[in-house]
Amino acid sequence: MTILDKIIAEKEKEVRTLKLETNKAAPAHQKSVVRIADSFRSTETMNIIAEIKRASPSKGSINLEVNPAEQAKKYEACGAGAISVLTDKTFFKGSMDDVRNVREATDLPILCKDFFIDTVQIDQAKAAGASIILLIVAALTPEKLKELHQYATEQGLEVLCEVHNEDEMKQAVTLDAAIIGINNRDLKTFNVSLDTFGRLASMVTNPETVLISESGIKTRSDVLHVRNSGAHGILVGETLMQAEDLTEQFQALQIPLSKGDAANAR
Ligand SMILES: O=C(O)c1ccccc1NCC(=O)[C@H](O)[C@H](O)COP(=O)(O)O
Repeated sequence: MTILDKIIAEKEKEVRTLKLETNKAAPAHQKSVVRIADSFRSTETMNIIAEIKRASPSKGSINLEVNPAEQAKKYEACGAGAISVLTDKTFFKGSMDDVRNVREATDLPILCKDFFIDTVQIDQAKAAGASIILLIVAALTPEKLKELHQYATEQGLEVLCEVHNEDEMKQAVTLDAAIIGINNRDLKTFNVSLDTFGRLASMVTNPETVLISESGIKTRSDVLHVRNSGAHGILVGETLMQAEDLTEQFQALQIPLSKGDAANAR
């Protein structure tokens, strides 16, 4: 059983409970925020989706003491283009309250980073103030992926469609996903290879598609590596959650998006 299988088994239990609680869901959040499918294609520097991540299956505890609202404000001050909030409790020690608190603290787009398998979770994420949800191709049948993608889109949410290999990328392309996240972390071994990004990004021919490189990004040269393979944005958790000097860390990762500015990037 892979870690993803274990997480999805837990989600199935959570969804059963959530369905009993649906009527207690808070009203949908009203703030209007920019859409990263548009904004990430018009910036001059690398877009950073900065993640609130207390713990993870691969690393254990990362930053258990974090105050998500305060951390989000710091990320915004440093120039983040969006905030990712890991809401899974069992494996990442997050919660949907983290999204609510971050929404109070910032008007930036918020990615609810959970393992979505049912529309009830999408309703919950929207009600908490998320503007983007994650759909992990490996966690869904093609039919479910299509259904949840359509449902989220109808709710006015953006979807980050996450892939790990060629087969999953073919599905994301067939879906015509506007934002595709290529996860550099192998969910079976937890090994990270930034070459995964370039390999899979080359399969995307639609110039409108926004490509995000996810996981294992630590240094300026990591960002250069994925930028040169076509990344519009990077999703960074651990490196930012453990940064001693967040401003300095952001400056290191914020390279120009255009290769023409390569001299400034080094
Ligand atoms: O991070 C993990 O160990 C993990 C394990 C299983 C499923 C998902 C996992 N992480 C979620 C993410 O996608 C990352 O938090 C995100 O890409 C940021 O990664 P990093 O910068 O390496 O913290």
